[in-house]
Amino acid sequence: MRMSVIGCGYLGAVHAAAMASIGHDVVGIDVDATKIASLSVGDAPFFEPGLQEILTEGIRSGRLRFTTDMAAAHGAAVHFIGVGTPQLKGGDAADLTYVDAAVAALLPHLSPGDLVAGKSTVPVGTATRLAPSVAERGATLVWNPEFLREGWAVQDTIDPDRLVAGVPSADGEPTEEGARAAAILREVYHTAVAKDTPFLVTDYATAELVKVAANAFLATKISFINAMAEIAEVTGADVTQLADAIGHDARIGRRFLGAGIGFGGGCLPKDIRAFSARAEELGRGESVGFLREVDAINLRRRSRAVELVVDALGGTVHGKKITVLGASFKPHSDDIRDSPALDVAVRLHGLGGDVVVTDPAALANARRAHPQLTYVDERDEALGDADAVIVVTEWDQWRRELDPAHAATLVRGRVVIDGRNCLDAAAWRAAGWQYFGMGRP
Ligand SMILES: NC(=O)C1=CN([C@@H]2O[C@H](COP(=O)(O)OP(=O)(O)OC[C@H]3O[C@@H](n4cnc5c(N)ncnc54)[C@H](O)[C@@H]3O)[C@@H](O)[C@H]2O)C=CC1
Ligand SMILES: O=C(O)[C@H]1O[C@H](OP(=O)(O)OP(=O)(O)OC[C@H]2O[C@@H](n3ccc(=O)[nH]c3=O)[C@H](O)[C@@H]2O)[C@H](O)[C@@H](O)[C@@H]1O
Repeated sequence: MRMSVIGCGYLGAVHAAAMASIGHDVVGIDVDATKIASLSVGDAPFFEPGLQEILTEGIRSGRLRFTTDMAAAHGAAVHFIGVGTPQLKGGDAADLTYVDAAVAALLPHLSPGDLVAGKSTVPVGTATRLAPSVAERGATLVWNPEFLREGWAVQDTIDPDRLVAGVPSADGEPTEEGARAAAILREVYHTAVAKDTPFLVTDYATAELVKVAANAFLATKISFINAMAEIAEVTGADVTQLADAIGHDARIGRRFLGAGIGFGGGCLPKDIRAFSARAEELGRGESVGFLREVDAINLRRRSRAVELVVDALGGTVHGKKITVLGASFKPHSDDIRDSPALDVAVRLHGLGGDVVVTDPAALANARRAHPQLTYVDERDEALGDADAVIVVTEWDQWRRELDPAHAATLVRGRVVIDGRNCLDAAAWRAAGWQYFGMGRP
């Protein structure tokens, strides 16, 4: 099937290449000429395991191409909207200018019978607002939210846990137009449908809310365990063992109970704030009031990590060398959007620390965003003469591959703050380190 993907960032580039990899004929369209130039020659403009391979194969096969020209969308049967919905500057709501601009630019190139499939995360009510302009062109709007995780984006796109299609509906049932739209989406995702992946057809509002509810729940789960870490810190408990113990309850589950410096990235932080703002617009602010606490708990973890470093160094970091292990917001990504790792690094630098950052993938992005910090590519060089080391992104290069005895030969002070509770505390202590976890004794 011929399709266009409007917006080729972290979501759209993967979506375009993945759709080509399952046999569709795809044109990726973006206003960012630099990004398009890179994608067009098969160079992934960001770090995402597996993307390079499917990008290269898509272009080689002729099924995948990229352009800045929106007219190239003409003739596609399905048009995916994957543009950004960042937090509004100075507010909490989602900035929909990119979505509105992308839809407006696409309209002249739609043909009757086309599908426009929104994938961006939007406030509930957006699809209902956009549908009439799409319908005027004889096309149908659906909302098809995306649940991929960065670092796992290719597999999550090709083999998702579930597919959700918000289609034109009346009295809780798809209209004839809605049923037709759902059938087309089943064809789009034919490989997942063939594997009996749950395919939920619903109305616009439910589809939009499913997405924000999923992210709100994930963020809440993380802040819950971080709240337990705050209690553990004053009771001598071990929050990682607590997470193991409650995680054995199938109703709770161990995943996303990782206490540490908390969540960041281009989505969870903005999505809980946008959800709160939208709920307040709807007069239901109190229904999701707890999300303000989720946000507050999350941000307190970053401050706590900085405090741990300052305390471990006797009350000041002034003139002390601090090696920061990690810059991306999570491993297997070069994304530094609202990265807790970089937030902590910048704060330590602001307190007078001589901060050296290393990361396997995100240094170029970090250097552009925070030129005031020092960046070193090689891990052991970054560790040289450190007075303290803080782990802020749990890359395997230190989580699994850094031997504490070896690290001890490189540093000036054997002080490690484990901002992701990912190190073996006993092993590091046995190697002579002062080990400080976050909610661990
Ligand atoms: N990054 C992720 O893991 C996921 C993101 N999402 C959602 O997907 C949306 C996109 O997120 P990302 O890909 O991370 O953002 P991004 O910022 O990496 O990519 C957005 C792209 O849209 C392009 N763009 C903006 N206006 C445009 C226009 N009028 N026409 C064509 N292209 C335009 C930008 O140049 C940029 O390349 C957001 O709503 C996000 O919440 C949803 C699930 C996963
Ligand atoms: O809407 C989105 O963009 C996506 O947001 C998240 O995916 P992502 O942001 O890529 O990364 P996660 O794996 O969810 O991690 C988010 C943040 O939470 C942190 N985290 C995660 C797990 C945990 O136990 N503790 C914890 O602090 C990570 O370090 C990271 O900073 C959701 O997991 C995806 O389903 C969703 O599609």
